[in-house]
Amino acid sequence: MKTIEKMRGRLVVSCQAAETSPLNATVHIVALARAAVLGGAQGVRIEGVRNVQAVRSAISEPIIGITKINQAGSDVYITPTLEDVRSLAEAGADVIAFDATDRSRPVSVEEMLSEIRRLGKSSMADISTLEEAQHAVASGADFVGTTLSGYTAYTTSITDAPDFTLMADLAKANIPFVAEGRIWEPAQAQRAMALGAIFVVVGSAITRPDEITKRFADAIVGERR
Ligand SMILES: CC(=O)N[C@H](C=O)[C@@H](O)[C@H](O)[C@H](O)COP(=O)(O)O
Repeated sequence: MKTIEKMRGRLVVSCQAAETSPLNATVHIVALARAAVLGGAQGVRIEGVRNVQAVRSAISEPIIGITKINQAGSDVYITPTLEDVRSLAEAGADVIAFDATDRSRPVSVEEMLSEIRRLGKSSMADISTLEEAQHAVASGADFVGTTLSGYTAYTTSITDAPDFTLMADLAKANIPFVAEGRIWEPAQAQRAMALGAIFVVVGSAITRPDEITKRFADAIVGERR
């Protein structure tokens, strides 16, 4: 079965830790991935070559691999280079996700996609607008993710909720898309699926305990004011 079919209609959990997080160690990322699978996730999104390698030996569900590397002179940081693509493929990622936004970039979207294809992997183009999605799919991306909506200079007005408008636009344009970014409630995941998402990726709301804690702590402190 093709990787995308294994994840269709299911939940994928992004298991990542910020650099300053106490969970920022491969052993914790593997534990998060295993816990996600126990809970019913049908795939995981993992950052870093070493983490992908370790998670590959721990679970058999599909892995969406990325790197996060700041590049001089470019805002593109999710899997920015061909070298990242090759290392993730070698580490065992099934899908390689990369920044496909229309920003100044070290490697063109076309080159990234042809390398992912050459390595026999599926491609997920992380985009922030409909135009970026159209360009990625026309260039051969298997599917796009709404991952970067709200995170490019030209989409900063979208801040605290999933970008359902973008999802609806992608569906209308017949672009195969995955819903990712700021999904905190099961009802939001259901709404994304109803809008036509292939699958839904949830990160922080499941795997970032500091952010989850903050939500409750802030709610209680706010209540006392
Ligand atoms: C913008 C960016 O760098 N997004 C990253 C992409 O891998 C991750 O930091 C997010 O946690 C992930 O997209 C899941 O989203 P959320 O944590 O909101 O459920």
